[in-house]
Amino acid sequence: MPDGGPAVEVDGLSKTFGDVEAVRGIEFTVRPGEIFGFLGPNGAGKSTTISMLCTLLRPTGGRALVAGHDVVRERDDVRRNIGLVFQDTTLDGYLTGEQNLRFHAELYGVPRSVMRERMRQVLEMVGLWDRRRDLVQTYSGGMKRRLEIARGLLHSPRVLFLDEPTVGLDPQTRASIWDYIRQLQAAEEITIFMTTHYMDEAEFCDRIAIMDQGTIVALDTPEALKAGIGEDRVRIETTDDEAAIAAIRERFGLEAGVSEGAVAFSVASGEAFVPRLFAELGVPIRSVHVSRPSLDDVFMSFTGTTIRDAEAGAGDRNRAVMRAMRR
Ligand SMILES: Nc1ncnc2c1ncn2[C@@H]1O[C@H](COP(=O)(O)OP(=O)(O)OP(=O)(O)O)[C@@H](O)[C@H]1O
Repeated sequence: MPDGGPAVEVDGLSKTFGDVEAVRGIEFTVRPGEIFGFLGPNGAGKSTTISMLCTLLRPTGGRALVAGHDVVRERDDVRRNIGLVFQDTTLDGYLTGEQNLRFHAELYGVPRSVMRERMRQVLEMVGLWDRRRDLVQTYSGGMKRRLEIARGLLHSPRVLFLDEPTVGLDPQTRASIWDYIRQLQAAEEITIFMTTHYMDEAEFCDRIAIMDQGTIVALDTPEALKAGIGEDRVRIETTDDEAAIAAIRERFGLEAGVSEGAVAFSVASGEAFVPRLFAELGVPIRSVHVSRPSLDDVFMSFTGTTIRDAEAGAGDRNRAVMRAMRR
């Protein structure tokens, strides 16, 4: 990758399948070292986009550079510079963890002189060095996923594509996979391009792109996306709801209403507003609850669906990508 150049640069990229415009001239840039989250409902065009970036599908129009290389004209350079970790495992259960990695290293032409050291490095990073001689079929789901991540890293890629890296794992294993991802970002200066349907994980991304119907409908940091949704929601329990609603209108110029047994209203910077509320309302407050717009709200506002509803198609996507890889 040219020094300081983007890790991924997409310009007018499109893909049509017959009449279906799966990707409609999208444009975005991913900076080196960034954790970039790629979200969207079923059929949005995520897997088509990822497949083009990984050189598994040829674009119909536009162009994309990954690690500074063109995905069509410099396919081999792109492939050498990317690591892929998809949901469907491609590990061989009858081989040991170490054998799986060695096979991959040979496939990618990792020089023998550095292979041993590199293997140790990546296996230690994912906490599997002590289990390297065990057959993969004896590994837990989380261990297999960690081994896949180690394998994706073995040839020192500049950009690692992770598709739903923690789906189906227990919360503890998910947390430890995220520890590795952050370590990676720090230790390897690697760029991570990932999809997820877990909103708490999307929060860890430096920036998020939301795709819908073939276009990028939002792209920013999680904080900025949430801030763009608008105000915080404040709910208070009072001794006199009617008086509270009148006082909120009079003192603060805000419209409140009763919802689910509490007086509710929207205000910018809800937490900062709470002390004023206590000081100036003039009606005793029994409890107060402030909630921020979540990434779920962001997703909903851009796509009209919840991220959970969008989850169902993830398996199909992985199968499609795996099919493309085998071609
Ligand atoms: N090989 C193909 N032939 C025809 N149409 C396709 C093909 N691959 C994808 N499509 C269509 O392109 C559109 C985008 O699909 P894509 O799989 O990229 O979406 P996605 O965002 O990854 O969805 P999901 O989360 O459900 O996997 C859909 O309408 C899909 O039916």
